[in-house]
Amino acid sequence: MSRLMVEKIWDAHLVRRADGEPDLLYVDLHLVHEVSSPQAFDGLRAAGRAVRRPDLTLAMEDHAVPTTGLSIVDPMSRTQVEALRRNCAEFGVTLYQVGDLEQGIVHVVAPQRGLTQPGMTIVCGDSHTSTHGAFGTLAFGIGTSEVEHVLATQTLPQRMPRTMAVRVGAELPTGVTAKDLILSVIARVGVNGGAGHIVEYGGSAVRALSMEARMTLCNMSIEFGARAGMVAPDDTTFAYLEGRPHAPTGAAWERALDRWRSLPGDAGATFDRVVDVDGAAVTPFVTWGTNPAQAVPIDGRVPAPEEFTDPLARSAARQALGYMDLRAGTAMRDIAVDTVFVGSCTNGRIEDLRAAAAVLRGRTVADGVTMLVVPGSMRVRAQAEEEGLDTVFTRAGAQWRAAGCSMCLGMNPDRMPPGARSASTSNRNFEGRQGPGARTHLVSPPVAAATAVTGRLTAPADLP
Ligand SMILES: CC(C)[C@H](C(=O)O)[C@@H](O)C(=O)O
Ligand code: SF4
Repeated sequence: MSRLMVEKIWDAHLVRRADGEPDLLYVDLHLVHEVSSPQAFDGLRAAGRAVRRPDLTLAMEDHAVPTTGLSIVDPMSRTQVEALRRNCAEFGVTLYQVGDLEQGIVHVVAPQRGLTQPGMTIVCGDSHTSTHGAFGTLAFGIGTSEVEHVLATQTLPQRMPRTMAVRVGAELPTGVTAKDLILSVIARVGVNGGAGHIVEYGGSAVRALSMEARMTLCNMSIEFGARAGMVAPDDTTFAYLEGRPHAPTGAAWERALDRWRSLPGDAGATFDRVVDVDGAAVTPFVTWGTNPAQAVPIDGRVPAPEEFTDPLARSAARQALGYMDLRAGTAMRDIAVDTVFVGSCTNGRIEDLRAAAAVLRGRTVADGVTMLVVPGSMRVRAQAEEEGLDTVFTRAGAQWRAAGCSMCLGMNPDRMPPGARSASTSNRNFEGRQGPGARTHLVSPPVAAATAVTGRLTAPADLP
């Protein structure tokens, strides 16, 4: 029978199947961070259990850590990070701590180290685990009680979601990024457009994307409700992986390649739903509202609530305009920001920093604008410094920080004050996401950099 890629991976990880019950799947890699793990370890301790496979478990400090130094002042953050340190020591789990060269956002570190490989199952108590799907990996976020289950058994009960294909034909125009593509897809299908589905991205425009861009795409699958996002592995995937610290070598590499080449879905295997996108028609996209689907091309204007026929969308738009303090009909390019954030597991990889630096080189950040550039991992930071990108940023007047989730969410000192407005390369523009009362416009790294230069939402092509 012809199978989709996700079905092949699912079948290969099946531990137990029984009528009327979810399947029990084996987990190849379990990533852990300070926010969603404390109760899971507590549960384990209370039950007198060990971590079943500490060698397949990797922990990271990312959400709560400061990006300006080692000491954690906020008591809540400190408690979370100290609990993780104690738990990892007690249960024998490797932990990358703030200050280590290996530390960073889990979804940036694992791919970069070659830990994320095609055909694997990866879980983490974090919704953006979908990022790893870029490698042809079945990767999804789980809740804290599931974290405990995986710690104890290295397995997870799961029901097979429905399947959805997002096929992007042609190629993205020059200067248009995977971030623009995914924002345009979410705007089209809506925040629940992928609910209950595992999405596979394909088509010529996706095949042409780098691994980093594919990660950006898969990262935001969760923002339209999908359980996971995937891209079939190909030569781009293999070239990215080859030589990374955890990638197989020698004969094992050849065997892995054979296995990985058999992963893409069979001809004749069908998806429950297919969305076709014309890659050539995608333009830089920016959000105006408080969910990622409330987005328009940067050439567009803030819509009026009356433009939405669906009553729920209309009231959501009205509420969003209020929170965002925007007037319908305002050109997106006329929206002034005071903060620019380049970073996060969506856009904190080396290519993202290069793209932002390319726009900023020889230019300066506008007066009154604070720009933070936060590498997704300490290795990304080191590489950027080797390439001199840090100098481009600091000369332009931006702040060059250490790795972490930072301003992607208000769980650490990188918080915006109430009423402040950002252009942000992160993935969520929810009310209060970057600090209580703070307003977020989601953008790509090049748009973030161009916006920093003018102080208004700007595409690089607009700059003189
Ligand atoms: C804190 C964590 C559980 C959360 C998530 O699940 O995604 C965070 O990473 C986020 O991006 O909102
Ligand atoms: S960078 Fe943002 S989206 Fe990614 S894991 Fe951290 S908080 Fe979540």
